[in-house]
Amino acid sequence: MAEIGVIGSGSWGTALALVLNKNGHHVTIWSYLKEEADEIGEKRENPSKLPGVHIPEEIEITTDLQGSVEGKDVVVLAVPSMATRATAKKMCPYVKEEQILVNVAKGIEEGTLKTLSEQIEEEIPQANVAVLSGPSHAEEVSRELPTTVVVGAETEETAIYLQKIFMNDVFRVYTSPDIKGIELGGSLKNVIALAAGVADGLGYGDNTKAALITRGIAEITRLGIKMGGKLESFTGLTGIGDLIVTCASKHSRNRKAGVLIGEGMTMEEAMAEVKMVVEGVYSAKAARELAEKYEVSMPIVEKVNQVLFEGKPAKDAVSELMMRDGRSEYSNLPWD
Ligand SMILES: NC(=O)C1=CN([C@@H]2O[C@H](COP(=O)(O)OP(=O)(O)OC[C@H]3O[C@@H](n4cnc5c(N)ncnc54)[C@H](O)[C@@H]3O)[C@@H](O)[C@H]2O)C=CC1
Ligand SMILES: O=C(CO)COP(=O)(O)O
Repeated sequence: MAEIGVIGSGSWGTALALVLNKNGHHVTIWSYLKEEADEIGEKRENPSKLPGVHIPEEIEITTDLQGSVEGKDVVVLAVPSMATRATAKKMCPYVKEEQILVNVAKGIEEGTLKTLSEQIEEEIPQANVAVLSGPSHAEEVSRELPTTVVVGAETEETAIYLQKIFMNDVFRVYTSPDIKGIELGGSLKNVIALAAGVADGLGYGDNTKAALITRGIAEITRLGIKMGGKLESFTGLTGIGDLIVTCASKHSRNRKAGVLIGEGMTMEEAMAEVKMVVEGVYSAKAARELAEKYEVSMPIVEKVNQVLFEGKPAKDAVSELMMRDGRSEYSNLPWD
C-alpha cells in the first residue's frame, strides 16, 4: 500500500483517487477551493463534476497542500493546465529529492511553449516527474468502465512502479519512455477536438469527423516528431486513441465547447456553458506558435485559432480547409 496525494479535486483528480483507493492505497485529495472540499467531505460526492459517484470515507479531502505532498510515495498533479506552474511552485518546499510526481493534466503553456512536465521540472527541480495520459474520461473511469492509459517516465523502474500503483482489472496501464510524445499528443488533441465539435455543431456528418480525426493526427504527428516525440506515441493510446475518444465522446468538454461554437456561440459563451475546464482553448495559441516555430503545416490548428480568437465564422473555416490547394495525402511518399 502506498501513501498518495492527489492535487486537484476536479473530475479527473477524483476519478483517479477512486482508482487508487480501489487498489488499496491511502489517498488524500487536495482541493484548491475550500467550498469544493467541504462539499465533497459532507456529501461524499462531487456533485458538479462527477454527479452520482460515491467517494468512499477512506479518501481524505483537504485544503492542506503540505499534508497532501510531504512524505507521500506518489503525488498526482491533476489541476487545470493554466494552474499547473503556480501549483507546482507552491508544492516545491514540501517535495523531497527524487519524490515521484505524476502529471495527469493536458496542456502547453502560452508564451513559453513548455509542456506541463517541463514546467513542473522548472518549479520543482528535485522531483522525479512522470506523466499519465490516454483515452480516459473521468465519468467512465469513476464508473469502472474498462480503460487503458500510458505512464511515461524517465526510467523504466519508475514507469513500472507507477504501472503497479495504478493498474487494476478495469484500468490497464502501459509504460513508455516517451514523455514528450505523450504530453504533446494529449494537449494537441484538445485543439482538434474543438474542430470536431464545431463540425458537429454545424450539422456535418461522420465523414467530416473522420477527416478531422485523420488529418488532425497527421498535424499532431508532424509537429510532435519535429519536437522530439516518437511516432509510436502518436499512433498509440496517447495520440490517435485519445483523439478518437475526445472527438467522439459525449463526455468531452472540448468537443462540447466546439459544438456550441458551431451552433453560433462565442468562445467565452461556450466555455461558460461547459463549466468544466476546456483545455483546447488554452492550448490552441500555443499549438499555432509551435507550428510557426517548427515550420510545420497545421491548417486545422490555424482555423481553430481564427474561429476562437479572430471572429472567423465556423462555416467559412471549414470551407477554407476544404478549398486549400490540392495535394498528396503524405508528401513524403514517392511515386516510384
Ligand atoms: N475530466 C477528464 O475526464 C480528464 C481530464 N484530464 C485533464 O485533467 C486536468 C483537470 O481536468 P478536470 O479534472 O476535468 O477539471 P474540472 O473542470 O473537473 O475541475 C477543475 C478543478 O480545478 C480546480 N481549480 C480551479 N482553479 C484552480 C487553480 N487556480 N489552482 C488549482 N486548482 C484549481 C477546481 O477546484 C476544480 O476542481 C485537465 O488538464 C484535463 O484536460 C485528463 C484526462 C481526463
Ligand atoms: O483528455 C481528456 C480525455 O482523455 C479530457 O478532455 P475532453 O473532456 O475534452 O475529452
